[in-house]
Amino acid sequence: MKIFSAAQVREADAYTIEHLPITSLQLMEKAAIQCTQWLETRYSQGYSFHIFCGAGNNGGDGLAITRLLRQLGYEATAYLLQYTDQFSTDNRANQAALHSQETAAIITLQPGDKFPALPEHAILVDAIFGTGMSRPLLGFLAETVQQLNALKDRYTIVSIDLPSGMLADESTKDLLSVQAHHTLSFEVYKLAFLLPENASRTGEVHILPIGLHKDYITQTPTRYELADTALIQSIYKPRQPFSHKGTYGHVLLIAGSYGKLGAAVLSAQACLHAGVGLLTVYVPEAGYNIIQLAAPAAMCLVDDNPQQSVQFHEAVTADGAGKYKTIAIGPGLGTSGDTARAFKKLLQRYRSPMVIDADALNILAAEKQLLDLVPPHSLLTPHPKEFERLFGPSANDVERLEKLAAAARERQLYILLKGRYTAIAGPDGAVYFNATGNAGMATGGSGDVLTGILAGILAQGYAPKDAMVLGAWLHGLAGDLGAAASSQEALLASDMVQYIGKAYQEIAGYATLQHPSKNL
Ligand SMILES: NC(=O)C1=CN([C@@H]2O[C@H](COP(=O)(O)OP(=O)(O)OC[C@H]3O[C@@H](n4cnc5c(N)ncnc54)[C@H](OP(=O)(O)O)[C@@H]3O)[C@@H](O)[C@H]2O)[C@@H](O)CC1
Ligand SMILES: Nc1ncnc2c1ncn2[C@@H]1O[C@H](COP(=O)(O)OP(=O)(O)O)[C@@H](O)[C@H]1O
Ligand SMILES: [K+]
Repeated sequence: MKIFSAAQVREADAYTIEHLPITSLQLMEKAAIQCTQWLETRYSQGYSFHIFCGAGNNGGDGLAITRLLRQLGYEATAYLLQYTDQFSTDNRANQAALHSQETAAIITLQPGDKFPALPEHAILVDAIFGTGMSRPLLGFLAETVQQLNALKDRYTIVSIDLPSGMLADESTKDLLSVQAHHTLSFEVYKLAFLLPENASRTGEVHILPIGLHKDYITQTPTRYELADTALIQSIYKPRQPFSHKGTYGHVLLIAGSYGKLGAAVLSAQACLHAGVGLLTVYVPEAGYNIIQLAAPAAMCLVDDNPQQSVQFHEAVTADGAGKYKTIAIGPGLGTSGDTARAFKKLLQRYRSPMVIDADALNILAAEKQLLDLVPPHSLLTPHPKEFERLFGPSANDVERLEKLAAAARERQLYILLKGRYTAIAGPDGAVYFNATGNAGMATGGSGDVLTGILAGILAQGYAPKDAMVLGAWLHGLAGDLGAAASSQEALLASDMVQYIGKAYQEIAGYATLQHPSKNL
């Protein structure tokens, strides 16, 4: 699913109005009907709705919603904020429609007016600004938003299209905005909804269809995309009947140190369940029995050092050629000087893309010139802290995304920045967000599972970007299935491994979802 900027959303509206037999006012009515239906299924007649409206088309939505709720028998009042007398045409039309229904339904709020008294079962609807938001909220508008936010522990706040004050595709981190419990937005995700810094402002986001023109949506290129089942289905390649273990690649996983061998176990198990042909795990001596018992399907190479691996570069022939299709390095590895030196030698020998995570990233961050040795098209999987250590701090989440895209482009790397909506950038500068996963995955070892999955998928012959998009989706889906079977709180990284199989089953089913005829 493409993520449109505010300007593109406006173009999509305009294109739809131009190419379909629908007026701008009718499109607004469709948006209002969708919102009203959402509110109606959620709140019984005992609730009253208090709808705060701006002077633009977002306010127009609010006025139309007020009228439609009243038609359904709800108590609903529109508060029209008098910060300007420049109303949009469709806003005026909806004021008139509401007036003709019942005059008392609109109350104007002037600067200095007392904030309206609210009954016990009230729902506050924020229709002040949407995608037209162009500057920080000041004066009367800022006061009104502050008053709404002060009520958020007593009343549910539902924002229309965007929490007012929030910009669709720029950071609003340091600006005032409504803090909604729910945001009802139209047709497409906005970048703002995917940023961690906005989590407490958007609440739950619900995307409602309003019938924007399909041609505009399919033909317009975007910088950002949110992965969906159609994208995953287009990437996923089912196993071939005449294949053999050589078909699916051999991974060398370099992971684990004394006290952190669990990381190696989780990565190894995940790599095997992800479908790799062959797996060799390289561990310090202390890990030999552990790996052989925990992952009997894997082979094991052992370092002479009992506690941390310091000679793993020797597992690869001096010219870097050899049997390993993919190398994954980092989970639980440790960052001692000898380990860092071995990593440098490995980077000098092995020039095919590798998966680099955790302590291997920390070694790169401590010795930044090593970044120049990373084979082009390698996959780096930092969490936000590791990303900051590698590429420097960012003032806000949008700046961090720009840094992510720039680093991937300049260094010809694939970088996966972990989070609720994991962001994936490649050398072409496009950014994909992952949609699966849940807060139960915020637990030690989840990242180690992801590393194993990515290596396992990459070794099977997927292109690096496809491996990242599919791997992140599979990982999050395994976490979702694991959490559904028990709970987010109880979810362990080892549960994610156990649910990789079920997650693949679900992904294989997307083909019938996208092409119903395949059911025949
Ligand atoms: N057919 C369609 O197009 C559909 C549109 N739809 C709905 O329309 C919404 C977009 O509507 P919109 O473009 O009118 O913008 P909106 O967010 O209402 O505000 C713009 C006004 O506010 C002003 N302004 C901005 N910031 C300000 C500030 N800080 N303080 C004070 N003023 C400020 C700004 O002034 P200006 O920047 O021009 O000076 C302008 O006058 C969209 O989110 C969706 O809800 C749906 O119905 C679907 C169909
Ligand atoms: N709230 C969340 N929602 C969705 N996914 C999450 C959430 N928290 C963590 N994850 C996922 O879990 C993994 C955590 O990785 P990481 O921070 O490296 O953990 P560790 O180092 O403990 O293994 C990432 O893939 C991340 O996207
Ligand atoms: K709004």
